[in-house]
Amino acid sequence: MASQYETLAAQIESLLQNPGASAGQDEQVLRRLAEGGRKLSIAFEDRGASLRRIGYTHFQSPLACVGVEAGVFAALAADPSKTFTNAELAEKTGVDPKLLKRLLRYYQSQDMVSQTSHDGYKANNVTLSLGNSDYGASLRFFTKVIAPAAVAMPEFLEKQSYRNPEGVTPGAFHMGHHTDLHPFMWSHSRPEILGLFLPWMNIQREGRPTFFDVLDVERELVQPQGSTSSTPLFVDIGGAMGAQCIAFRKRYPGLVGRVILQDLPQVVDQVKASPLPGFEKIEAEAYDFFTPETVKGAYAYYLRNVLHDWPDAKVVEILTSIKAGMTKDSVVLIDETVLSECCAPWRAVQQDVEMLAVFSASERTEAEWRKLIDEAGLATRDVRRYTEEYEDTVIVAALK
Ligand SMILES: C[S@@+](CC[C@H](N)C(=O)[O-])C[C@H]1O[C@@H](n2cnc3c(N)ncnc32)[C@H](O)[C@@H]1O
Repeated sequence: MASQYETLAAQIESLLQNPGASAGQDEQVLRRLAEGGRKLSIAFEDRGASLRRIGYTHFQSPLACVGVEAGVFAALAADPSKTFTNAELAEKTGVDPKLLKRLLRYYQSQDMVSQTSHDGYKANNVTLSLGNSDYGASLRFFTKVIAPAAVAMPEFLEKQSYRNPEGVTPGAFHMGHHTDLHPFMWSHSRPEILGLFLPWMNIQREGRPTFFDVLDVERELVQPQGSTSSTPLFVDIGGAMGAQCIAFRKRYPGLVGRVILQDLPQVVDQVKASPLPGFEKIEAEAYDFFTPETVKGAYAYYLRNVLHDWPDAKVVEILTSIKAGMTKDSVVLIDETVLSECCAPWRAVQQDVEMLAVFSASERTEAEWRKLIDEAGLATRDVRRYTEEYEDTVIVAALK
């Protein structure tokens, strides 16, 4: 009789034959399966396998970047039902067939593409992700901007004598990129890098719930007597291309009043030059959040993934700047990862080390957020989590 392990292995292999058949299954169950599978593969590693898995990780992002830049994933993704030969892909991409064969061998070993025969390659779910132009640009952003900072971390942290580098400059980013500039100044003054950063901002939360799912702005924040067309409703501070402003307008089409995007001038110029679809009834304003808030008396000042870029003292400064615009009816909505004290999930923690490497900043726990909000002279009114995997949470703060 088959052991429990054999039966389970056969079931997993059968699922892997046709992963697309999972469509329509309970999302929670699929998540448990994916996470269980990931943990199981690590739990069964011997020490050589652990070393190789961790020690060779640095090839993944650069080689995926090669596949994006050479158009390998895009070529496969353009016709997902077709099986391509090496020669066909070499012709489409211009990559030397001998090199392409080695790249494809690596990609299939990392499940970035599927190999169906000795000379047959097909797109899978990972290829479709990397073959998408915004996702490909995001991958290039990680490889070109984040990776050099990550690689500099051992030297940086040793120099720090392993003290938490709260706001320290030069940080790992500066060492990795050989620059004195703040990461935002460095990236925003390079159009080619800004052109990779903004697509990443647009797609970073695609398919995830949003804070609107746990907080009804219309019912909970806007005064029932209503507002006029000049009332500021929602100010998205550091809102990049304004995806959340657009989401706000879509969610509350009947709400009368202003929706305003604020960001640095280079970003606002981009927004004005090529606005995202749906940006029509939204204002875009260049604003530096280290200066007093220029929009007075809005119902909601919203910051998503903004404060995590900054060390504690700067977060207090930013919140203090926003206070200059607030009235007793205003709230600040801080939409950030709120890390669990125990067993925080990998997607959330990954972002914390990214903040460490790039900004000498961090993701924070609820206690840490409450302390900072209090230091800025605001009161935490509510904390609502809306995803488990990323620990996405909206914190509602108001004047004390
Ligand atoms: C990590 S991005 C978050 C973007 C957006 N809120 C989102 O969730 O997609 C941080 C944003 O803060 C902006 N930013 C950085 N420094 C700023 C400053 N001093 N004043 C205003 N915006 C700033 C950046 O240009 C960037 O768009």
